[in-house]
Amino acid sequence: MNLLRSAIKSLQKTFRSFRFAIRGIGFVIQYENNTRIHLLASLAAIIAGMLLKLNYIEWTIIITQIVLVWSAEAFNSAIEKIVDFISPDFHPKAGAIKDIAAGAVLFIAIGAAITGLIIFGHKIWILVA
Ligand SMILES: Nc1ncnc2c1ncn2[C@@H]1O[C@H](COP(=O)(O)OP(=O)(O)OP(=O)(O)O)[C@@H](O)[C@H]1O
Repeated sequence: MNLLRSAIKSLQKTFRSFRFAIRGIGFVIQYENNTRIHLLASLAAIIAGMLLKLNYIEWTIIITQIVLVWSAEAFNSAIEKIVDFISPDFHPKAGAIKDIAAGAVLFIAIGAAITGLIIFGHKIWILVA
């Protein structure tokens, strides 16, 4: 009985954590300017993938890239919020921290764009060649 009760409690805790995490994704979508670009790029990649009939390995790579960019953006947002909270006034170090976090997103986004170019470019090349 105790075991069942603690299992239910831990399940409730997990659901609660999920709710908070989903709320966090909501914050990222709501407050971050870049998410519109990510949303458009993600949709474009998914539609292109369906039109070009990607195989399962190509889908896995594309989905991984999409998830990586979204995760990086979420971490970047969290870092921005922490900096704004700790250092609401202008400080060179606060600026550097934000720049580095934004650089990480750019790094991953460039990687995702190159990966997309290789996969979709190859598919289009086969179609037109
Ligand atoms: N407290 C601060 N002190 C010094 N420089 C800052 C500070 N806050 C922001 N900056 C500088 O301004 C840049 C933009 O900061 P901001 O918080 O507006 O990020 P953003 O990328 O525009 O955010 P968002 O994703 O919300 O549009 C930072 O990368 C940093 O160079």
